[in-house]
Amino acid sequence: MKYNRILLKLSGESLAGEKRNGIDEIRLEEYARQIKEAVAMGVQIGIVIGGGNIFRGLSGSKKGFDRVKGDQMGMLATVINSLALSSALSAIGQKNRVFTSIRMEPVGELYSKWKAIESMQNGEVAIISGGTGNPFFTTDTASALRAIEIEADAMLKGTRVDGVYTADPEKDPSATRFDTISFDEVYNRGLQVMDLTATTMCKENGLPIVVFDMDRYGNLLKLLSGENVGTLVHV
Ligand SMILES: Nc1ncnc2c1ncn2[C@@H]1O[C@H](COP(=O)(O)OP(=O)(O)OP(=O)(O)O)[C@@H](O)[C@H]1O
Ligand SMILES: O=c1ccn([C@@H]2O[C@H](COP(=O)(O)O)[C@@H](O)[C@H]2O)c(=O)[nH]1
Repeated sequence: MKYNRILLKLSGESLAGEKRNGIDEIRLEEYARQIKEAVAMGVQIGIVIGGGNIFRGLSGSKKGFDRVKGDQMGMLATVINSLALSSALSAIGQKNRVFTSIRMEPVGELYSKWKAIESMQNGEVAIISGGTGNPFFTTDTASALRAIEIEADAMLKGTRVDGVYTADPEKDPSATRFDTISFDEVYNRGLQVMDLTATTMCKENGLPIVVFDMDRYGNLLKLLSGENVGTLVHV
């Protein structure tokens, strides 16, 4: 197995499937099944989910919302997605625990590194919701932060593109994909597959990132089995 412990970042937008907003039950179940299979392989999994399918503070502020309140709405959106994933995992018999970065029992348990590690060691999926708990950040940064805290071997960024490209592949059809790329090259080329705060945290803490297409069923297991899936971003 390639990694013993991972932090899997799931895209909120991808969770909406074809709907573009809200939660697509089929996509949710596909994610849950892949995660259960990965746990069965013996991988310890922490998860951070985005909230872009429900609300983003920056888009809200362009429509007149206060930025801090908008970001708080966005963080709550990640809690909603996390509860949905928790429910889908429980429905297929996968033990899991929802942690929140902001105190809100009984919705979830207040996050701490040690509780999350203990949960993973007990075979539970640790779903870490609520972003960093602070406005002006993203769930990519929350993923980097939590991955480093829980001492993950890698951060796997599951998204709707199959890796890092020379340009945004959704805008530039001539863009080509990297198998591997260094953090320095990501900066030098100005690639925007993750925000710079997240990228910098990973680089400074020697945490590799794999960007891969989580919406293609089976990719997570392939990646964990050592197959060449996605793009490895390395120090
Ligand atoms: N150089 C690049 N290589 C690959 N993807 C890129 C690149 N530049 C921009 N992107 C875009 O980044 C997107 C992936 O980012 P991400 O998964 O964070 O989406 P998101 O919508 O921010 O997720 P969330 O809903 O969780 O906030 C891709 O859909 C792709 O269009
Ligand atoms: O640490 C954080 C994480 C997220 N937010 C807010 O939540 C939304 C949704 O997260 P995405 O990463 O965009 O999916 C984000 O736009 C922020 O508004 C935050 O404030 N702090």
